[in-house]
Amino acid sequence: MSEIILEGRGLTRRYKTDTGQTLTACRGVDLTLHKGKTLGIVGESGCGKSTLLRMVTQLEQPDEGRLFYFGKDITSLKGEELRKNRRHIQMVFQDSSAAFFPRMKVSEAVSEPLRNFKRLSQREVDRQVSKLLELVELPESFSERYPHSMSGGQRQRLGIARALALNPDVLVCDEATSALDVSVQQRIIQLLAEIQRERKLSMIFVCHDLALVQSMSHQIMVMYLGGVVESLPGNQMWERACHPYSKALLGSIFAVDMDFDKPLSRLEGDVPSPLDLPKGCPFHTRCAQCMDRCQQERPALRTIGPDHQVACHLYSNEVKECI
Ligand SMILES: Nc1ncnc2c1ncn2[C@@H]1O[C@H](COP(=O)(O)OP(=O)(O)OP(=O)(O)O)[C@@H](O)[C@H]1O
Repeated sequence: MSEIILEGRGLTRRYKTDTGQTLTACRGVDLTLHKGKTLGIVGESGCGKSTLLRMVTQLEQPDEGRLFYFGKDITSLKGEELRKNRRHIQMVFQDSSAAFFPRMKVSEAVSEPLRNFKRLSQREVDRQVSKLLELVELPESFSERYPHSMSGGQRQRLGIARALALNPDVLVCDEATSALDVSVQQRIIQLLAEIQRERKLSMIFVCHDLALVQSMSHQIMVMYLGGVVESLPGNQMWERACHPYSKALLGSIFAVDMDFDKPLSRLEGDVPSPLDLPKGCPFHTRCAQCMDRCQQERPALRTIGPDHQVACHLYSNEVKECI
């Protein structure tokens, strides 16, 4: 496996609610991102994906846990050091229209990070803007346009160009293609994959669409109620995912017409409130394979195969083949 770029250990984030309660949005999350690889993160709404990304991009500091960039602890960076480090980890957001000032032309939107971080002549800025637009396959003539006069897909390309302006090592995509229709989505995904290969870029890709995440991720983390319940190589998701929640997510995609040898459970009921977590395994209230132990004891994340961890009592006692 390639070099490790980014590592999170035990990342935990709590919020105080309006009623004075404490909500744990992310609990003890470990993550490892390798050079040139994509880490996909999936899970239902509210499971803590965006909170995790805010910690990874250093928009928020974890309450517990550490974040390492090329092995250096960057958890508590402040001021100028923090600002400088942020350029290495850039983000593409879901809502590209909200990411740009309406009065900023395309050329200004793309060049803003360059002007903030580098002392370049106007000629060099113009040259880099042209290269970035070309990279995301936007015509150079667009540089004089305003983002609001572009389509959603074009704006998302602009968001990618801007995020790549400082040549980051890590690109974090938070539902970056979710608002686009399927054909545009496919093209943006292809573009990201091409840029990744060309630049040896590492990516964290968060998306509700498990099929899409699976198609582009080298490793997938499945989150439930703030914690990781399973992590495994993307190309093994269909065959080897074994947490009942991961199987239920897969089942919800293929329930209609797919014929699987392996039984997939259906996802019933609502996610419990993160303010009132059930005792034991957080998933036990919805799990068709729930045992007594699951109601008492929270399962730890255990390694059950190469690059494969699962937090489930079905796999707690001994290394057990996926069923
Ligand atoms: N600033 C905040 N203050 C209080 N609670 C918060 C805050 N940010 C997030 N939360 C809560 O933390 C939990 C995780 O939220 P988060 O946005 O990380 O989930 P998510 O998986 O990204 O959801 P979605 O897919 O809907 O964006 C939720 O219960 C949310 O209400």
